[in-house]
Amino acid sequence: MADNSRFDHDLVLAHKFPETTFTYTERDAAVYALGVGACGRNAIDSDELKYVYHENGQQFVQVLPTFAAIFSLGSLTNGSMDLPGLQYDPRLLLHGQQYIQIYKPFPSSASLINKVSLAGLHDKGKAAILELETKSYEKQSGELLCMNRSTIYLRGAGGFSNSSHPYSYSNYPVNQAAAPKIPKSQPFAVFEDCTQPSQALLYRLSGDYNPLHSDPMIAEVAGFSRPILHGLCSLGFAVRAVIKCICRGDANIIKTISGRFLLHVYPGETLITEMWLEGLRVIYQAKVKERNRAVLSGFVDLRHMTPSL
Ligand SMILES: CCCCCCCCCCCCC/C=C/C(=O)SCCNC(=O)CCNC(=O)[C@H](O)C(C)(C)COP(=O)(O)OP(=O)(O)OC[C@H]1O[C@@H](n2cnc3c(N)ncnc32)[C@H](O)[C@@H]1OP(=O)(O)O
Repeated sequence: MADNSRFDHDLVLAHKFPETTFTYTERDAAVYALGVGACGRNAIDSDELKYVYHENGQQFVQVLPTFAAIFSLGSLTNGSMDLPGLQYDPRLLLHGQQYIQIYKPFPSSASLINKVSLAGLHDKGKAAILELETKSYEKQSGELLCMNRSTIYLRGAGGFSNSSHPYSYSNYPVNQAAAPKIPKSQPFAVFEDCTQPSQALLYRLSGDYNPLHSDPMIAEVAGFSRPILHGLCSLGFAVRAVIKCICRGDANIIKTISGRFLLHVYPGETLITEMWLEGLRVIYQAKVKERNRAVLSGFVDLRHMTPSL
């Protein structure tokens, strides 16, 4: 548990995050797409090649909707993992959940302004949960492109509540965080995809250089037998499965993405994504085939259904 004398929830809540700028190019979008497995099984798959290559030039490559999560990464830490009032061991940090709202398709390159705020802070006893919200605006037009809410699970940092009620603060509607109930029925679609042993080494080039994903010694301190995959990389695999099987390749119909990381994934493991349709909501669950364990679950909300479904 955290040293209560150094964990001050009022101080954490009062923190004002500085505005940051994030610029990406077509190359960043393509490296990201490869990092989440696009074209990993088939280099000429027309549903996926468009995220990596375009015959008329790189400025025409499309951008995967989960790339949104990359916009906020640098702005959350802004070069430092410290937050006044927050006491935790960064080696025990895990990504708990990601919630993304997309307002318009992303250009192949852009300069963005990120505005970060604290959306939640919870004492779970054995852990503290921190929720950070980032709104990303296109610098040139001032238009809001997307919103990310990242839930960070800080193992060993709980137990900071001053009263008998565990401390819990959040500033957004409950239904946005709720984990979906996985239906008992047969899934509408199932998609199997192998991550590569080098997957995390490739994915980290998109901006998450946490050594938990590359350094065997750090992974061991964190309680894993070897480096684990970034949660957002697994999310990228699962949402690619939804784009392929439900959106019929048209990622622009995705409005909202939500995912909860249930268990770590080791690079090289096979992900099986099961999908169920409930109106315009796709409920999904990803399992690791080798261990037959659910590792990720969530939902994807669509703007409209694909005509062929
Ligand atoms: C300037 C700011 C600095 C500080 C902030 C830094 C920001 C850093 C930004 C960068 C973030 C990205 C870093 C990326 C890291 C990774 O990618 S790590 C890899 C991906 N993640 C994982 O592999 C985690 C997989 N999940 C698990 O291992 C487990 O689910 C868990 C998270 C360890 C929790 O398991 P357990 O301890 O057994 O929890 P429970 O006992 O079941 O539940 C306790 C309560 O916690 C709630 N909860 C459980 N899991 C989650 C979750 N994934 N997300 C959110 N909340 C969770 C659960 O509901 C319980 O609450 P109550 O129901 O209220 O009791």
